[in-house]
Amino acid sequence: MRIDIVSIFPEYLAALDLSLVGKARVAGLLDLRVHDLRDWTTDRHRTVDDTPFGGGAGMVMRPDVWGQAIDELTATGPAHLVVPTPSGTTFTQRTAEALATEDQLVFACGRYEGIDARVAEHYRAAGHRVSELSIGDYVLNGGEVASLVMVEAVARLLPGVIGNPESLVEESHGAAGLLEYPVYTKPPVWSDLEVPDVLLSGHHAKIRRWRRDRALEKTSARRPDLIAALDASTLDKHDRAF
Ligand SMILES: COc1cccc(COC(=O)c2cn[nH]c2)c1
Repeated sequence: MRIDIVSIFPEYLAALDLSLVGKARVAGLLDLRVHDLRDWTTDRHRTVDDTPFGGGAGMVMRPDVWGQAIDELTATGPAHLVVPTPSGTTFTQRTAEALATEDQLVFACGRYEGIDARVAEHYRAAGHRVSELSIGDYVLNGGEVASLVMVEAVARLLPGVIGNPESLVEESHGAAGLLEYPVYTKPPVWSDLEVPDVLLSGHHAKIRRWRRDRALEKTSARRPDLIAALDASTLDKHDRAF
């Protein structure tokens, strides 16, 4: 997979050189490129914004500069344009899974009051998939942090990036659609607190049941919306006790 990220603060994306994503890039599992939007400006001041039509506070990012950048970056084939924005549809694990199947993602990091609406309109009309996505109901100063979140969520799903793909199965929001059960490691007693006996029993069926019960309990308590979203087939009668 190729991922392009365009920003007026490309250094913000330096974190993607680290850890798992950094290793995936070195291993050739992920072709990730960060670009400075100002490289596509033509004026002496390298201007990327202007005042909003219709008035109002703040500045809007110009469509012509974004158009030059995205045209160049999508010249080699079909790309999915992702625009992080507070006004987007919610980015979830399901979104990450869908994005992880794409050949190329282009993240457009907005700043100021946002990007001229015609940019998304133009690329939809040109046949590209365009997703305006929100990582949560709050406002950041720009799309860079949201892009870091989404790139990490997507990259870890790519084959070979995570050492043990097994660990993707039982995590929160995984296939079962539940929050993850509590985890424990050595020492068996810490701060006068013990590890639940069942986990030391070696009885794998009981451990599986205990873990599912804790996951259901936690999900019912913290995210009843996820329980409601589960289709009936995944909950057996024992599960319904929560
Ligand atoms: C593209 O237009 C804008 C305008 C304002 C801020 C941003 C940055 O994104 C966010 O703030 C965000 C993303 N998910 N939740 C919050 C983009």
